[in-house]
Amino acid sequence: MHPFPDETARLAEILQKLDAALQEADADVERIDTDYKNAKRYMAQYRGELDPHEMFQNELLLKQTDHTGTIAAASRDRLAKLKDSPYFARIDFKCDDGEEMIVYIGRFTFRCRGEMLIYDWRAPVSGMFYDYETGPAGYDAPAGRIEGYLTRKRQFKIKNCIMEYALESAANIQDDVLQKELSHTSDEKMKSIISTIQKEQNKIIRNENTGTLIIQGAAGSGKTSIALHRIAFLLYRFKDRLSSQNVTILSPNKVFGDYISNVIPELGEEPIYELSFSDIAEIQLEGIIGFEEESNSLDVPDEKWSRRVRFKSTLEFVRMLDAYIEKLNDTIFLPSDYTFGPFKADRDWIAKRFAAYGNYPIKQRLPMIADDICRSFEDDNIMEQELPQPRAVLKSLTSMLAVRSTLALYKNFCKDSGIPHLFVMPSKKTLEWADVYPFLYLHAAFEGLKESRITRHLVIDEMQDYAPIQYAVINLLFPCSKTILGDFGQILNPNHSHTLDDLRAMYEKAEFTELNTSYRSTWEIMNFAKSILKDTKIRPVKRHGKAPSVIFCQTPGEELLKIEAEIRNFLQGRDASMGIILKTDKDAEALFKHLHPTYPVELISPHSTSFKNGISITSVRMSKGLEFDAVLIPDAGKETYFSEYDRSLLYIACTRAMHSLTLLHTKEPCCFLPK
Ligand SMILES: Nc1ncnc2c1ncn2[C@@H]1O[C@H](COP(=O)(O)OP(=O)(O)OP(=O)(O)O)[C@@H](O)[C@H]1O
Repeated sequence: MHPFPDETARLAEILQKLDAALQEADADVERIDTDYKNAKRYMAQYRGELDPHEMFQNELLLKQTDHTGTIAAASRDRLAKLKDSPYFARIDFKCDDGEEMIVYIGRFTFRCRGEMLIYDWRAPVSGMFYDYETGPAGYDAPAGRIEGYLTRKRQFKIKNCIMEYALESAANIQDDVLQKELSHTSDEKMKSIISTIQKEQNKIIRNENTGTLIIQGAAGSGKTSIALHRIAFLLYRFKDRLSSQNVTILSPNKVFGDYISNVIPELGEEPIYELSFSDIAEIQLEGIIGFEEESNSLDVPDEKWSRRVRFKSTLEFVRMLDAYIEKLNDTIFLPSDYTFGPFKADRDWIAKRFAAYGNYPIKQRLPMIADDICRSFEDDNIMEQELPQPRAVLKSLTSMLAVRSTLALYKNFCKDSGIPHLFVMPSKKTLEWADVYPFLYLHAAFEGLKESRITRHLVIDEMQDYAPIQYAVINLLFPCSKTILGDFGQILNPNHSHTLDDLRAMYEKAEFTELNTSYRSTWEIMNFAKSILKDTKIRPVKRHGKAPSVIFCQTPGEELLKIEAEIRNFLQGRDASMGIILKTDKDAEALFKHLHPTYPVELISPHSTSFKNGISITSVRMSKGLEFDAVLIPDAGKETYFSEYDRSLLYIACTRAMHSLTLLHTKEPCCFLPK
């Protein structure tokens, strides 16, 4: 029992009001549904008899009813969600002008008969809960800054309409609640953190900057959570100009996409469209050229291939392409005089027109010049003679191009830049992954990309995994504000040599923040993982648990027995998820084949599309962004993790663990591990 009987009474009262509101909302939805069905039936019945005007009126009415129905259903769903857990905090605020407010904060606003009973966590006044302890406080209301004093702060956990706890703001209550939240076993999907958002996180979530924001955050610092909460905040703050359809998330793979897919709907917003870099390439290159998917660099031990990837992953490479594109204006189009009977457009004039359309991709300029030529011939055509068709003019202009296709252009670029050996096609009409984005960049300059202006905010997660050239293309495709987040301590690709500074150089005007407190793992796990990295600013959150164990096995056979023992342990215990993380996708698949179907294990491979609780066997690459109650890392010896990149891989693997971490090795232990 908690010490605040007044809060129990208040909860009962709110639940009652929510119940009534929910009933009303249910009735509304039902009524609108009946109206809709009736209108539809009426139209079907009298289709032939209604005059067009009446038909049109009815169709409009139907559309409106449908729209009202959608809004009513959304509002009912929100009320149903609120009923389960109406609010998580209360703040009492005394404004400097003497007015006193008691503010209950929950997932959504709840107003009843004109009275504000629950404030949305995103409302300006709610911000004080995250930003201030009791004492002087203030917030930015629509009408201007309001200063005052927070006299009380309470936190609640209400689940299934029952108050599990209530705490009053003596020192550190926020810490207690955070500890409680973090110590739970994992959920199948990422969940919202509105009741425990930390001050430094809140600053990012509520950042209204309309430009680009770059967040470098340690493993488990809540970057992904924050990015998703920021989307929900922006949708609330700018609801008149931004809707879910206007936001896109670029995420590394479908499993991760599935894992994070619940957060936004949980916060009451429509799901957000998710894309991967590969999806974008597929859309852009359809009918032009094929490409090989990105392969795990660790599975392709070919030094020449690595060299190609490495070269194309630098910022200098983008600069080379930029310089080449800059020169294209003078080199790609070699005009000659165009004549048709007595009519003539001379080469200098054509060249000037070509330059005048300099803002357009090269090939798009040609039809414009063809039109210009035809128009000028028409003006001169006093004798009304036969004139050429624009299509014929275009054909002649096209023949003045030094190259005809982006592929030829790309080959030319490689030749001109002295790197023809760095372009290899794995098969006919197929690009290597490392060539896909450079190709698209040139394609943008030569033919133009398929653009859509619908996205007004783009979120890029795992920023460290993408090469500068990928950003260069993204900037062309999405010229909107961006939230870019990731961790340069978690670099996956040994052939990517770009740095955080390179990324920041590409977004000179972007705001930059760092998050160093890590919330996911226990203090023991995070300290262990931290010592794998050379220098890091990570601060583990003080939540204690078992120390990680590093276990030596005499033989691979013994290691396998140990893995099976760990699996049985997990199956008997109370944890919800266990990740068995191997270095490569191939290793993961081999272990999966060995254990399946004797044990209930799932393989997360690059082809997987969803994430489930239970036991997952996967590679470091595929485990990115995910988390498990328990993590087991087999083959954690010196022979597996030895290079500087392996250091980062091992760090990624260890930081997937929330509560327990075990590493196995058969030969010498890996030298990055703490002694
Ligand atoms: N303020 C918070 N309150 C409660 N839980 C939090 C908070 N911040 C982060 N977490 C939890 O910490 C875990 C890690 O969060 P998240 O996955 O967003 O971190 P990340 O920085 O993207 O991690 P990584 O880079 O390692 O994938 C999640 O379980 C998240 O719910």
